[in-house]
Order: sequence, then structure tokens, then C-alpha cells
Amino acid sequence: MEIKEEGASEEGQHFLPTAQTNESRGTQFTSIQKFPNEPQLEFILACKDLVAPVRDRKLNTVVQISVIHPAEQSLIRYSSTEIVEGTRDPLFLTGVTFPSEYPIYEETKIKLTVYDVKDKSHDTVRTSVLPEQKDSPPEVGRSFLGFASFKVAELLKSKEQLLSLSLRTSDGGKVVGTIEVSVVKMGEIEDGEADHITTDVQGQKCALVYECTAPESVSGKDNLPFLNAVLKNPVCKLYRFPTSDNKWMRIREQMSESILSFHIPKELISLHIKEDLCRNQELKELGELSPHWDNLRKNVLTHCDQMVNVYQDILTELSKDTGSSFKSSSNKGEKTLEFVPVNLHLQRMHVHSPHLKDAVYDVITVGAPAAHFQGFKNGGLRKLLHRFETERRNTGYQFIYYSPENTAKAKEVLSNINQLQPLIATHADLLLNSASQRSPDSLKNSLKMLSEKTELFVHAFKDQLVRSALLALYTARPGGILTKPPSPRSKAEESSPQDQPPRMRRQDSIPHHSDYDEEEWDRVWANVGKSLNCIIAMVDKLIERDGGSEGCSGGSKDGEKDSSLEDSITSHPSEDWYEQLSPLVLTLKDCMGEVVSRAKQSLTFVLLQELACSLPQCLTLTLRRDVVFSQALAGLVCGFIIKLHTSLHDPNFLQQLHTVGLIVQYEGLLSTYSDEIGMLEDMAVGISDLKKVAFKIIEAKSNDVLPVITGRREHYVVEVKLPAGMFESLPAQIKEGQLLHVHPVLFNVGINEQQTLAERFGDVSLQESINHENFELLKEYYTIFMEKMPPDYISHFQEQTDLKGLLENLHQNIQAKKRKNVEIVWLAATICRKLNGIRFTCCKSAKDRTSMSVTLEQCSILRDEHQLHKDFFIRALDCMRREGCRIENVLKNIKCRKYAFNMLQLMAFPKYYRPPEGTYGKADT
Ligand SMILES: O=P(O)(O)O[C@H]1[C@H](O)[C@@H](O)[C@H](O)[C@H](O)[C@@H]1OP(=O)(O)O
Repeated sequence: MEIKEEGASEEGQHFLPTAQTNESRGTQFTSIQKFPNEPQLEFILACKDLVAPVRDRKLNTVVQISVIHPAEQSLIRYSSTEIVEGTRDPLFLTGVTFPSEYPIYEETKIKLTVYDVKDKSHDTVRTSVLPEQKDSPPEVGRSFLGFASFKVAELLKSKEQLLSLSLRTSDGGKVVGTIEVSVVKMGEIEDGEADHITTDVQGQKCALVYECTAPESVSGKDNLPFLNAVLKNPVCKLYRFPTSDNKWMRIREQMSESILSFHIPKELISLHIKEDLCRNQELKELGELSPHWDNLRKNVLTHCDQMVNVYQDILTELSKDTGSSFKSSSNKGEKTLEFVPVNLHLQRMHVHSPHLKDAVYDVITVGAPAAHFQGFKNGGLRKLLHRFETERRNTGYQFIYYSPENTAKAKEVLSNINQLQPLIATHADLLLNSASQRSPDSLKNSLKMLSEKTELFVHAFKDQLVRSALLALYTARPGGILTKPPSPRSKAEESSPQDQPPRMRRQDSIPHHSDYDEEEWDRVWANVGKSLNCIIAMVDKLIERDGGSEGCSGGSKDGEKDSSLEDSITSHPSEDWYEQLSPLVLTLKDCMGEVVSRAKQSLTFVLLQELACSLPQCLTLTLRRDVVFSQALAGLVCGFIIKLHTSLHDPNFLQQLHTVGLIVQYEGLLSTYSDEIGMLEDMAVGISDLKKVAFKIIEAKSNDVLPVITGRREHYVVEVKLPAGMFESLPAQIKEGQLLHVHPVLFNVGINEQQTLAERFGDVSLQESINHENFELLKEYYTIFMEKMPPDYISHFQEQTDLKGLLENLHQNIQAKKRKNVEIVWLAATICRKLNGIRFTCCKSAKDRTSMSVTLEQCSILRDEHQLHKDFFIRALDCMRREGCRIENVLKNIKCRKYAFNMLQLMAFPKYYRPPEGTYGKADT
């Protein structure tokens, strides 16, 4: 019989949907799925009276679980238990779970094979999917003891859903012990009936008590179909661990990919293309420029057009639908996948423990957002952006220096203009429409909307930047040279020849020009307000004459009344409202058009400075920042949607969401040595850039539940869709579309051998500054949280959690300058969880170090929050690392079940970050 390994497919563990499998084989099998989206079958295992092949040998037992699908005769290796050492009656903590997607039926046969493990260092290698020749021979490290098999129906229909099967040797003759298979149901109330099995687990007397508290809707079961639309290919594992009072808790670990890994980058690249095409068009429409500036513009346009092509090519590649929702660690440096996050997963732990409410703990695991294709030879974004700004500030000869804030401001105003102008035109037309219908109420409403938008428009130009940019552009026009040297100027500047472009180093040295009428802009700009006032006054008058007592009182701005306007109003006695208003509306549109054309050109000229100054670095840097941001955003949107769905029933969470926003905490495990310095520099900027993102929840109108992104580089809004029922239950503020903000923080602690080198011979200042800066951000968030959440919530919260103490502790640890001080990331994670935040863990690939960290975090939570028996802490940790979701993560990334660590590396790791023997070694990463 052929033996295959589950999870050997390209994309990792792939399950055929149940229905599809059923039909495709043309035979009907009996489904065992009771609740949609819930695991179909979960059981635990224990052996009794095992017979050792050699007398007096203490057995180290492992059970391998294989599945024989009813339509096939091949045996699929499904999972394994952990190794239980030194007993003939092993009770396994690692159980078996078949998720809802798995094609399992009553007719499916399950085979349990028991082995005696002699050499643990070989054991995991054996279950690798490497081609046979690279793999260890099957017998190395373990020997066969016996096997048993059963049909799923037999187990489900058995008394108390428990089977006790004889283990037999391969010829089926000799009985070498028994194996007990017992169905478990997470969260089921068992009438307080206790089924005591006393067993000796590594010397621990432990009562196995099936006595559970009422199930809680912690995982938001009702929301699952929606959540499942973004989560894909789940891998599930089941464990049971003893509590400190010798009862059992059950833990379900789940790891899923997300289609957002590809969806968000595609959305974002489309937006970049749109934004850049628009900017290129505006550059072309900048009008006539003097030869110096015109050449610069041509050069910039050539590069910018090329860049748009690069983005378009990447989008085309990504859009070739491969149905993929996962980028493996080995594809990190792939050019066409640059924007896609590495190895993004939801890592979920669902705990069901006696006397406590069920709880779900989520961490998003993802490779550090970084530009692997561009590489790290010159460092990452944090350093590159700083260097770029310094160079730009100092090159000044041919350009005008605008600070990054001013450049961002120019982009913002440009985007506001582009949005507001058509909006105002629409409202103006609606006003005329109301006028032609002679409807006072509708006229008032239209005027209100028109006034609001026009005021926003006028307000957008209040900035001094537009004024100074107008002057700068004036001097860049043909003939727009300085006729008189503005004072004060330096000697060097005074001596610059007149036919040269003006030497302008700083924004505050933008030339003053004697011929330039600075007040002209004020007049043009003020005309918009004035023409609106005319409209308001006219509407007032029309309604008054019509017999209405009060005017519309959109109120002429600042109470001012223009005399020319008074004339224009009284000199039209006609009662045709449309005719009265139409010329005024036309004037408003004309005035606005004039403002838009001047402002657009001047601000585009500001953008030209940024681009022209250091081509092509500027564009390469923008690409790098876009790449890193895209990876970070994909993770964030995934984390946000999952958090929203799991906490939808919690009114405090919803209040926090719209009043304070959410803390998003990233744990970084990168070293501050070699390439990883650059990665950390990229990651720090990528995460900080997430501040530019706000979320908005909208009602889903169709089956398309994928989030939609709008905006541009300085500000993005991610629209998250919820089905009508869920949407209705949201607080009014959220339903009305209030923007929901996130507060990203990053704490990094390098843990590997490279960090040892950094600490001894290198520099850890990058990590120190990041941790310091982010501590301040976290503290700020905490302060807003305490101020904005309701007092009764806060007093209850303070009773439960000493957050202030935790923050102080974190601060002390950050200041302590201790080597590999993982306490920092532990404390930051705890604070984030207490603050209801979104947790992330990242290393280079989110495969090895991340796996060590999330499993440690899971076990620490079990110890601190669910009374995990202290003697079982390490065993629980080893179980999760040996047979849990994370080893499957390694498998799906590198097709081999081994964490890529060697002994030497591990010696450098903090103690609790070392995986169990047999699970690590040289791997082709
Ligand atoms: O998931 P990571 O911890 O980033 O994987 C590292 C691993 O820690 C290290 O020991 C190994 O030598 C490789 O560099 C792994 O990175 P890959 O990106 O190559 O998987």
C-alpha cells in the first residue's frame, strides 16, 4: 500500500472541500459534519500495557495517525502524537482533529501505528516530505510496536464514543497492548459527570475529568462563514494538558493563510498606479517653464512613466490568478511577489479549561515587512530615508527644498482639490435644480451642502505653502527671473548670474519677487468665498420674497456683505429663481476654476522639486516604501478583520474601537546584525506608516466581502464589509462611517547567534531606539485609553489589570540594556492583549524564530491565565513545537519538517526558544 504525506502539496496542507470530494468520486459517503465550520472529529489517544520488544526496555512511544479515504486505498499520513517517554501506559497530550474542510466520512478508516522511538534526533526527520533519497530510512530512530485501525463510524457509534483496540504486530498475530481512542468535544457541557481515569504521566498522578464550563461564543461562531471568506487552508491541532488542580484543559491550535496576502497588495498597487498617473498628468499640465525647469520636468516624467510601467507589470503578474493565498519563505526575494507579505498566517489558540470561560488568543505571524528583492546592502528605509532627506536638504543648488511635511501637505491639498471640485460642481447644479423647481426646502438643503463643501475647499488653501509655491512657480516661468535681489540674500546668491535658475536652498529662502503681486492670489482665493456669499444672500432674498420668514441662514461668511453683491441682488427684480441664481453659480464655478488651476500648478511644482532632486533614488525609495507598506498593510487588514469578527459581541471593544482606536503591537525577533539590520529598518518604517491607515466598516451588499482600499500614499481608508445583521448591531458612530484608527507599535529583541555578535562586536542602538520610541507611543495610547474609555469600565479594568505596573516594568526593561532581554517582547505582548489589541510576531520568515516565540507565548498564556500545571509547561511547549501547527508551517514553507537551526545557533538562543530534539537541523531554506 502506498503511503503519502498529508501537506505535501505546493501550497502546504490542502484539503478538498467536502462536497466536492463527495461528488467528484461519484459515490455518496456519509458526512459526519454536525456544525458547519467546526472540526468534524476530534479524539485523544492513550495506550495500555504495551509490550516492549526487548525485556526491561523503557518504551518511548509515539503514535502515527494515518487515514485511508474510502474511495482510495492509499494510506495518508495525517499526524503524530508527541513522544511519551519511559512508560508502558503512555497518555498522549497531542490529540487529533479533522477540520471542517477535511474529506472525512463515516466510511473513512483510521490507522494508528505505535512506534518505540530510540533516537529522538531522527524522529521528526522521518516524517519529512523530502524525496526518499534525502530522507532517513524508515527504521532509523524508531521501531514498530503494533497497529490498530477502525472506521470513523465505529468510533462515533461506540458506547461513550470510546474505542479500546488491541494493538497487533504487522502480521496481525500477536497483541502488544491496547490503544484507547476517545472522542472529545471542545466546549460541551457533560452534566458535571466526571469520568476519572487516573494515569501516570511522567510521574504525575492526573485525574482526567471531562467536566466543562458552558461554551462561550468566544470564537464568534456566527461570524465564521464571513471570516472563512478571508482565511484559507486551516491546519488544526488538538492537545489536552493538566491544570494545577489535576483536571484537563483542551486546546485547539489553528493556523490559516489569508487571501488578503494577495488581495491587499493588488488593491494597493492599483491605487499607486492611479495616483502616479494623475501626478504625471499634472506635471505635464504644469504649463510653460523656463528651460532649466522644463528639462528637469522632462527627465522626471521619463522616470515616472517608467515607474508606472513597473507597477503595472507587477500588478499584471499578481493578477494572474493562481488562487494562492500564501507566499512562502523561499519566495522572499521574488520580484513579482515583492508586495506580498511573507508567510502570513493567523495563529489561533482556543482554550477550554475547567471553571473558566473559553478563550481565544490570536497572533498574526508574518515575515518582517521588508524589501528583500532590493536587498539590504545600503540598509533599510529608516536609514535610507534619513540619508535621502539630508542629501536633499544640502544639494539645494538646482532645487527648492521642501520638507517632507510640506511635500506631503502639497499631495494632500492636491488630492483634496481633486475630490472637492467635482463635488462642489455637483452641489451647485443641485442648487440650480432646486431653484428651477422653486422649492424653498430643497433650495435650503442644497445650499447647506454647497456651503459646507465650499468652505472646506476654501479652507484647504489656507496654508502658507500654496502662497510660497505660487511665487516659486512664478520665478520658474519663462522670464520669471528675479529682477531685484530679494533681501536678505547671501553674497554668493547675489552674484549668481541672471540667466541661471535662482539659487534656493531652503523653503524660507524662496525668492521674493518685486513684480510678483502676492495679493493677487488672496483676491482669487477670497473670490470663491465671496461668490458663495452672493449665492447665500440671493437664496435668502428669494425665500424671503416668496413669503418665507427667515432666510436659509447658511449665513454669509463672517457676516460680511459685499456692496457689489448687494447691487447684483437688488438689481434683479425678476422672480425666476433659476435665472437669479444661475449667473452667481457660474461665477462661483469660475472663481473656483481659477483657484484650482493656480493651486494645482503651484503644488505640482512642489512635487517636481522632490522628484527632480534625486532621481532615480527618489523613485526607488518610493518603490521600497510602497513594497514594505504593502506587506505591512496586508497583515494589518487581516489582523483587523479577524479582531473585529472575534470581538463583535463585546460592546466595550466596539466603544474602544471608535473612541480610542486599536493598538497594534508587533513583536520583532530580528537581529541587529548584517542584513537583518536593513530588514529591521524597513520594518520600523513600514509599521510606522500604518498610522496613515484608517478603517471604515460598511454593510456588505453582495457576496463580495473583500475589503476595499481608497486614498493615496499619505492617507488610506480600508473599507471592511459586514453582513447586514452584524452591521446593524454596531454602535451608531461606526455605522455612520466614523473612521477607526490604529496605533502601531514595534518592540524588537534579537535572539539568535547574529544578535550575540551584534551585542559583542556590533551595535544594538537601532533596537534600543526603536524600543524607546515605541514605548513612548504605547504610553500615549494608554493615556488616551484611560481618558476616553468610560469611568466605570476603567475602574473595573484597573481592578483586573495593573497595566500601569506592566508599563513601568516594560520601561525599566527597555532601559536596562540587558542582552537578549526577551522580557521586553513578553511584556509588550501582555500589555497589548490586556488592551484588546492586535498581536503580531515577526522574524525574517516567520517560520523558525516566530514559531518558537508563538508557541512559548501560547504556553505562557496557558500557565498564567489557565492554570497549566507547572510541571507540564515544557512538555506542552515541546508538544506544540513537535507536532503542532508551526512545524506544519515549516513544512509548507520549505517542504521539510525541520526548524532551520543548528546546535550552535540554539546555544545562542534564550532557553525557552529552543525546540525539542529531533525537530531542528540543517534545512534547505
Ligand atoms: O523564520 P526565521 O527564523 O527567519 O528563519 C531563519 C532561521 O532562524 C535561521 O536559523 C536560518 O539560518 C535561516 O536563515 C532562516 O531564514 P530563512 O528566511 O532562510 O527561512
